[in-house]
Amino acid sequence: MKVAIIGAGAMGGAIARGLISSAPRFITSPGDLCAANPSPRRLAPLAEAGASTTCSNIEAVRDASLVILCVKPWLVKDVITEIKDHIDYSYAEIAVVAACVTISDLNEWLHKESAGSRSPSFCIVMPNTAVSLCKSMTFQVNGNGTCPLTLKAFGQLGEVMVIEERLLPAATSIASCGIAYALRYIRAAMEGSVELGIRAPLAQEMIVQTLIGAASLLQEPGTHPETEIDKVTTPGGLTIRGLNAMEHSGFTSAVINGLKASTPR
Ligand SMILES: NC(=O)C1=CN([C@@H]2O[C@H](COP(=O)(O)OP(=O)(O)OC[C@H]3O[C@@H](n4cnc5c(N)ncnc54)[C@H](O)[C@@H]3O)[C@@H](O)[C@H]2O)C=CC1
Ligand SMILES: O=C(O)[C@@H]1CCC=N1
Repeated sequence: MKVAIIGAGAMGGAIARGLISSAPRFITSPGDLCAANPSPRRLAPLAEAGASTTCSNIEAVRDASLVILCVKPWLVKDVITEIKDHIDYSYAEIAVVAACVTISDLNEWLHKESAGSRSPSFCIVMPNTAVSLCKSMTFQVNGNGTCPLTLKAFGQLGEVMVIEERLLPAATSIASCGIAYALRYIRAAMEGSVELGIRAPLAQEMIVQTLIGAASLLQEPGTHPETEIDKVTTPGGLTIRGLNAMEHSGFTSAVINGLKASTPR
């Protein structure tokens, strides 16, 4: 089964690396993947990993069963116009990875006279950059049909939730932009650690393992963060002093404002 990735930048490249590393579970071998990008520089590492690569979007989508479109949002319409006549709507699925693009936009852009009234199977997919390590939180909004190939592909790359379109802007902010927010916390904690006399690389190791532990505690069913925070917070002890100092500096408000700012209304 051929999978085409159009746009091999941060996200397309990460998806390609994730699919290659999870072979043979979705693609049988790296050669099943064809990545297209105008600049060959982006394609070189994927070619080295065994994927087929091309600078022609049309060549990439020909005979593909799954087309994953990973270009910047303002290029989606033009790229669809370029490739749609070369995609066989009778069997191919199209997954569009782009913020601020709607199902209604895609319905209009994917329409082609030659397909008569046939609509292709398509969806919007919103992963995060952890797809490269198969640890993404990905959202899928189906436009037409259930898009089982897309679900299976991204299922190899982490967790997938099929959601309603109205939830997508918030979900994008929480999990796709959210990777950057979580990393910014780590950077802030590293800066604090350096001020406390700990070298940055050692601090990073300490903080990353702490966050893995914190996230793992919440994977127990029904656990709420505050329940775990309570277990750490000795009355009159150290943790509550730190938590209160963070709140006096607006920690919770800063996070809420950040999430709202990256949720288009
Ligand atoms: N970077 C992220 O964490 C996330 C990005 N997204 C979405 O993924 C999409 C891609 O974003 P990034 O990968 O971050 O951008 P990027 O700029 O890193 O990658 C886009 C790639 O598309 C290529 N490109 C430009 N014009 C093209 C064309 N006509 N045909 C084929 N390829 C072309 C560029 O050379 C570049 O390699 C965007 O729509 C974005 O909203 C969604 C979730 C997370
Ligand atoms: O910043 C952005 O617009 C993209 C979409 C979600 C994550 N990165």
